[in-house]
Amino acid sequence: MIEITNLTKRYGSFTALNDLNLTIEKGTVFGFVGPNGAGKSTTFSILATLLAPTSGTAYVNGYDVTKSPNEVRKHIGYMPDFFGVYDQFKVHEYLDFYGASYGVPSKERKAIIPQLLELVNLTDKRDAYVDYLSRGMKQRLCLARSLIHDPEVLILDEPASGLDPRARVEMRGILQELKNMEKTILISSHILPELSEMCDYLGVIEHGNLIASGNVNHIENQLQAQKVLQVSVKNDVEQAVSFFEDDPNVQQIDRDKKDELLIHVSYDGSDDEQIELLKKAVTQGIPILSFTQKQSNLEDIFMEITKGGE
Ligand SMILES: Nc1ncnc2c1ncn2[C@@H]1O[C@H](COP(=O)(O)OP(=O)(O)OP(=O)(O)O)[C@@H](O)[C@H]1O
Repeated sequence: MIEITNLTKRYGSFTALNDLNLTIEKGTVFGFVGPNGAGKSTTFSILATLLAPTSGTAYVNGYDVTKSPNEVRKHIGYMPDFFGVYDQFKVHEYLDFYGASYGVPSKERKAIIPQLLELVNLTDKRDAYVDYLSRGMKQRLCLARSLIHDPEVLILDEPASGLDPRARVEMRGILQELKNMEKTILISSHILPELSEMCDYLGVIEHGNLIASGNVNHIENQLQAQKVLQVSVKNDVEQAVSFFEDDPNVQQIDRDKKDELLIHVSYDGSDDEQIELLKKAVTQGIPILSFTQKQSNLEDIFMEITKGGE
């Protein structure tokens, strides 16, 4: 379990992370999404005990990251966004080296390394030099490295960055397996759909501020100021337009570019008011064929609110 309270990081007068509050329950997959420079790596580095916060606290499995860093490190596996590799090593030697650094006994290392290679689909690269691996393979090796001491919590900073679509799918499959193993996973990305598919909860961060958090539906509601109703009519679109224009909750009406009998109604009313609006339209004889609330595109909303990034 991770408990973050009023966590702040400043560099001089610049605030990289501003008063972050977050609780992540055991076994949860939490996605941290935000544009470049939002503060994702800063948060992860603090949790990984590599960076001291300016103020606030963060606990991992009950251990304070600043007061008990050694305990925290035993419980977390950290995959940084940039990682050095030791190219003189073969793949299995590399994992063995990291296992030894974590104090995993030799016998246990011998048992766990083949399992990890299997998990990250690198069994056939066991004797390859790390330097000769592709980027996707290196990233999977780095993930295996973060698992060598069987941590309960995984902190993965953009594990899919720079991967081609196929390698991304593979990475997602591996993360799914880790989720099935009931690891608590924190994962960051600046690509929202990538995270929304696999995470139980999401946090959207921008300029060091958490601007929304919760499950995907909750985030949509938090971020979406206005809903759009799509109304198609059998005929007489003008009658429909003037009917909807008269409703005080209607902000704007856009005609569809391709379908002249379809209109997009930007609507501010509650669900109950929306039901009344439809009843009234039918009563007044508007020839409605369909009346649907446009499925919000989370990516569009995200792009809109995080315009500009750095
Ligand atoms: N040592 C430092 N000194 C000054 N500013 C820093 C330092 N480290 C990070 N920053 C700034 O803090 C902000 C947050 O950086 P951070 O690396 O956490 O962003 P991020 O969300 O991980 O971005 P990215 O997706 O690009 O990795 C950025 O504006 C960055 O320039």
